[in-house]
Amino acid sequence: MSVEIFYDDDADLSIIQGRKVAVIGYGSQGHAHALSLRDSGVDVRIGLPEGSKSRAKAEEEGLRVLSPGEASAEADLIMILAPDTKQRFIYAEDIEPNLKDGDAIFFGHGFNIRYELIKPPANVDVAMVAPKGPGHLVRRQFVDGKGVPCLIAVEQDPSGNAQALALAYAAAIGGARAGVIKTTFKEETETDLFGEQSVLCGGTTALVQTGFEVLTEAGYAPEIAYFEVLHELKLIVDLMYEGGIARMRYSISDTAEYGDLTRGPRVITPEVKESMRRILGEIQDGTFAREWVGEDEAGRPNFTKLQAAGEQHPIEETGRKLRGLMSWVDRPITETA
Ligand SMILES: NC(=O)C1=CN([C@@H]2O[C@H](COP(=O)(O)OP(=O)(O)OC[C@H]3O[C@@H](n4cnc5c(N)ncnc54)[C@H](OP(=O)(O)O)[C@@H]3O)[C@@H](O)[C@H]2O)C=CC1
Ligand SMILES: CC[C@](O)(C(C)=O)C(=O)O
Ligand SMILES: [Mg+2]
Ligand SMILES: [Mg+2]
Repeated sequence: MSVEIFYDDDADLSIIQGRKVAVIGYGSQGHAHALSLRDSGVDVRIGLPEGSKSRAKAEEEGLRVLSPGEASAEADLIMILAPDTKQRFIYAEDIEPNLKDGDAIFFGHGFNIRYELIKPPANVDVAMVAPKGPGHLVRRQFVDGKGVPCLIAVEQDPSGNAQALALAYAAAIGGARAGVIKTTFKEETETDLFGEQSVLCGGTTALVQTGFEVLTEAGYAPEIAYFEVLHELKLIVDLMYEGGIARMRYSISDTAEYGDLTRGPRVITPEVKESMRRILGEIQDGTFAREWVGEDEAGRPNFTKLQAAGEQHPIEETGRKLRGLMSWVDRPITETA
């Protein structure tokens, strides 16, 4: 199945420049969208509750910060960039009562629409602009004159203009410099959850921690294990990012390439592939979404326990020490890029 890919020349920035945009939330994605929209000449205000620790960061950037309800009332395009588990409450309390004919509700990820946690009325456009990268890099790439690819999707289109609006929004945050692909809320949600759970985050962190454990438990120095399984991973992935797996294999030794070809499938076995299929099934049938919403409602006991265990893993201590000696590596994450 071929996809449609759009670039800057396909987007009409004046469409988004003619709207009043409210960005609800000013975290990883929120700050990136808000600052880049503003830099692209868009009229932006931020919606955050009183007492939110993000308020000061947004105000330091000269952005106008209102309550989520006030920002939604003032705007005609509301981009919801609060945590997925909180969005349904913000929508019910602050957004829905302020919706007018012709307004648009935007999302950075399809979770709440795909799993029907939010059901917008028929008289508003519902669309998505989902960057395929962490928000702090979305902003950093924009500032550097580059862009992170985005997915766009339209769920409701009473205006008949929702796709052009989403494309203009994606262009305003730099996405159309890299490529904007049209998809659906269903496809974005399911592939995004699968990617972050199985490969990008869950798969990679488990692979790195396990490799570190195998080496250090066998008596090798933690510093050598860290460089081998974590630090060098970026350098290998950079080659894959630039030229695919083939370019990475061109650059490594033939000894490494033979080990890659023959041992890789012994690590990622058919059982691992079966496990990935089960994880995808739990995303498709809603099991993961119900579990995550329930975990959040219960105060996140399991999340907090696992998060703390991850922070205590010995690889973190070794990494802190080594990164401290490489000033160019330990770049602080900021909301200003
Ligand atoms: N992180 C990423 O790079 C990516 C995220 N996404 C999607 O973007 C969305 C936002 O995620 P992310 O940027 O990670 O979120 P973060 O957790 O980084 O930030 C959430 C923001 O929402 C604010 N917030 C919390 N409660 C409320 C509320 N009741 N009303 C208004 N604002 C509130 C937080 O403020 P406070 O400081 O007070 O907590 C914070 O500013 C999600 O849908 C996510 O799936 C999509 C692609 C990548
Ligand atoms: C990979 C994680 C992500 O999907 C992202 C940065 O794209 C997220 O939800 O944060
Ligand atoms: Mg993602
Ligand atoms: Mg995600």
